[in-house]
Amino acid sequence: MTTIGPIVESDILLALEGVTVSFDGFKAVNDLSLYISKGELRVIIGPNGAGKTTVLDLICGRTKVSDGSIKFHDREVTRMKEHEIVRLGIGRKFQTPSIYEDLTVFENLEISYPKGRGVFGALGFRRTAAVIERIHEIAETIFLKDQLDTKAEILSHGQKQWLEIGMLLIQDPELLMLDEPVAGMSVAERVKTAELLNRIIEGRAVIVIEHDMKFVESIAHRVTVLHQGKVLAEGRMEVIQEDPKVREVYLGH
Ligand SMILES: Nc1ncnc2c1ncn2[C@@H]1O[C@H](COP(=O)(O)OP(=O)(O)OP(=O)(O)O)[C@@H](O)[C@H]1O
Repeated sequence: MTTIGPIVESDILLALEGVTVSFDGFKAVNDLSLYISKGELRVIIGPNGAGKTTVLDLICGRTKVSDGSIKFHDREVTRMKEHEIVRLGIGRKFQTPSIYEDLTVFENLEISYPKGRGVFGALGFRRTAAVIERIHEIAETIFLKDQLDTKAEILSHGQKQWLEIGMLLIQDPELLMLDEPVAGMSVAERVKTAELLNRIIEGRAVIVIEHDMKFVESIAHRVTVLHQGKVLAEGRMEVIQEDPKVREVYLGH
């Protein structure tokens, strides 16, 4: 496992400070501060209802903060629309894969290729050699290079999850957020997903919400434990696992 030292301020890609969100007076996230560095794979764990998914919803602009600041590269994103946040370089994968079942793996990746950039935006989308090369590169990364012509509907559950990760990767996000990526996967698929995440971390940051502790051990650089909308503990997995507070509310059960 990779271990990282203290966070260096200049490396911070995403900074949440004093973030609170209230739903009818109930604070699902309560004065939360969280800093994610470039090249970091952060896992957020915690009991049901701790506020994990809500934190991702806040970062991607799906839910608006009641109070506090969220900065990506020093740009305040709390008032931006979801699509503007995507364009800044924040990609989000939800629990259920949202792929196009009736399209092939190739077509699913092609449809996700960013069209607003460079000459493509001005001239309309074309299947150029560069696009095809990029699709092949991504397909290899997500273990689907031999399935490029396969319709997505006949992929296994795990392969569908990888395809959706590929659809995000092709947009080259600087921050990728994944909500329970290995839920429902076989043991072999979980091992390959850990390999995939360790492979894609270069040049970006990844935030993963996960309940599978074996998987968390195999990927996490640093773990944040949420409880009642607050950070209960944060640090390396070995330390977190021994923390009595964490054992009491989560791991000990
Ligand atoms: N849109 C909403 N309106 C009202 N309450 C909400 C809303 N979204 C989340 N909540 C509440 O906020 C709390 C935190 O929910 P959240 O889904 O973020 O938890 P979680 O840690 O992701 O849990 P799980 O592990 O079960 O997915 C829960 O009590 C939930 O019911």
